[in-house]
Amino acid sequence: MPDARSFLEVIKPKQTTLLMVTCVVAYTIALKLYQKPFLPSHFAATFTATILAVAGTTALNMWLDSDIDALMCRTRHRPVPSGRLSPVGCALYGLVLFVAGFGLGLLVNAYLALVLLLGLFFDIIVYTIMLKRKSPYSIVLGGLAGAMPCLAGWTAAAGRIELAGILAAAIILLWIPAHIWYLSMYFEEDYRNARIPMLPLVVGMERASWAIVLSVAFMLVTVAVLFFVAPLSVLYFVTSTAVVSYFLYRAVKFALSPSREKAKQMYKLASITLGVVYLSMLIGTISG
Ligand code: HEM
Ligand SMILES: CC(C)=CCC/C(C)=C/CC/C(C)=C/COP(=O)(O)OP(=O)(O)O
Repeated sequence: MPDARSFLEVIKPKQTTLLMVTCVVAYTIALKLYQKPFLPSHFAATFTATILAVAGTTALNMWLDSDIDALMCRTRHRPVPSGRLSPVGCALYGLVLFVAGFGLGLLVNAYLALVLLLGLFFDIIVYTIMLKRKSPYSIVLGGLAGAMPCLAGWTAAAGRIELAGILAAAIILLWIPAHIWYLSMYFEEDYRNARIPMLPLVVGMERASWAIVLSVAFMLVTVAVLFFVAPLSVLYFVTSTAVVSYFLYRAVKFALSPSREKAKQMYKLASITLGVVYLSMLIGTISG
């Protein structure tokens, strides 16, 4: 019988937590923008639907990737490759979670359910099945999955999507290259053994690093423009532009002299950067 820890591990708690931060913050901004009241039951239904769908999608990704996970030092101890959870058990677990989230999402509104479905589509069909094992640009299209929890929160609260919501999601899209390509530089041997063609392995660390610099530069512009189209305080503008400017400075410095060891630090700094940007959005909305 698999232990409870296995069921937690296959939903990548740290990743799911930051994904849910983007969902909650987008929900809060949209409520403020449309001057809608905060209804605890509506928020609880939205949060529960989204976290179930995200967790289910992640478990399905773990099931489908269990063969290549067994080839990587970083992932070989995961529940499925290590035999603590059967592939069928992981697949069923993921399916039940996603269907429950999607069903609850339908009760909130059709937009939310559609966005949750798009998250599953871009993560499982586009990224995991179609691109991850074939294309160095897998995370560019696959990254759209990562923007869906943000759009889920926005559309659940607003019942529609428009520029501010799209910009909030774009911040995540522009962040994903730093999130993954620095990680793949550090775990280069792992990705080579598993034959996953992440961009740094195909074009080299230096060229991939400059692609990340370009992406972070656009991320900086996006966090600044969001200030002018969403109900956010100056605190958001100052904090988010400062933290992304620092990240951009570090990304340029890394690109000038890339190394595996420094890539791990940049990977960790990337998560902190996105976390601070989104938390400054939250504080900027509540205090604004
Ligand atoms: C195509 C999109 C994405 C891919 C391919 C991806 C992939 C990964 C990988 C490979 C890891 C390392 C996991 C491990 O070693 O156990 C990871 C960790 C993580 N991901 Fe993602 N991710 C994506 C999108 C996102 C998004 C959109 C967010 C948040 C908004 C996110 C947040 C995190 C966090 C917080 C961690 C843990 C970081 C740490 O250990 O310090 N990811 N992700
Ligand atoms: C609304 C909704 C359902 C959204 C989905 C959000 C979500 C789970 C985004 C994560 C994207 C992703 C492809 C992660 C797995 O990467 P990987 O397989 O490269 O990671 P790994 O190597 O650590 O397994």
